[in-house]
Amino acid sequence: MFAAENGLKGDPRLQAISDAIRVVPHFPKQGIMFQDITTLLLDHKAFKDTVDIFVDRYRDMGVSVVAGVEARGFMFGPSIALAIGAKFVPLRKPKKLPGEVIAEAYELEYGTDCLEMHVEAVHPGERAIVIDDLVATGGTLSAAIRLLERVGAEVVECACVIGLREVQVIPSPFQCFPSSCLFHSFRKKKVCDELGDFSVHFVTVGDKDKNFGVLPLFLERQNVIVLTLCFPGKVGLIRCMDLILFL
Ligand SMILES: O=P(O)(O)OC[C@H]1O[C@H](OP(=O)(O)OP(=O)(O)O)[C@H](O)[C@@H]1O
Ligand SMILES: Nc1ncnc2[nH]cnc12
Repeated sequence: MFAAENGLKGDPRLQAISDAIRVVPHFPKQGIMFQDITTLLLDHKAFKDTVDIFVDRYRDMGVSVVAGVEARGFMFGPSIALAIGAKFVPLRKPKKLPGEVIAEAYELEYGTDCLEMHVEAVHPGERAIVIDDLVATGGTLSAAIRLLERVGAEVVECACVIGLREVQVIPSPFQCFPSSCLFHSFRKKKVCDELGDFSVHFVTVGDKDKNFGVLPLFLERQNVIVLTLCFPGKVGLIRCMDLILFL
């Protein structure tokens, strides 16, 4: 889904949301540009607009599960769940949930971690979305997807407020696609043939450089590809795990 196609391009709400997110250099480690959404939460209008953008997208998609990633997915997920008539399922860090859990480990931009989910919270065949504040490497969202798919849920999409454009640039076969070609291929839905057996999974409304767009993200097992339309029309491609690049 692209901003231009869902009416978000030029939407004044996006700039206000972006402006409300504080960027803190070198937190929690040297070199990390920390995207602090707590300042967004202080701005009632920007906070509500953020939730509304997701609600508008998901209210008619037959979603019965909103899974929120601890901790910052808890700040957006429950409001979205209430508004679209879905249940909220917390995906928590280890040893926080008292019932029977399944767990998935993952790597982070700055470390490793693990998510757990109550097994009885989601039933086979349920349609789920995953909510978090931010996608960086995609490791967290990939772990969330694995948890939901292990109990038989269908993960319709993942949605984040912020998509980071960062990390390493590593040569890959995908570099042979010029960005415009990739973009147009995607728009014509041919890109899936060219990239193999991927399915659309992710939507996000912004990135750390304040260039708001919407990210469809393709998954192949644990590998993740993000195709993003960024203002003013630049397209980026990220393949996570061992490969991250921008066109
Ligand atoms: O795309 P990724 O590289 O996986 O990173 C994204 C994750 O990192 C942050 O959480 P963090 O793990 O720092 O935990 P916190 O919310 O508890 O601080 C963020 O809220 C996402 O959940
Ligand atoms: N740069 C960043 N800012 C905030 N949260 C993050 N999680 C991973 N990278 C992050």
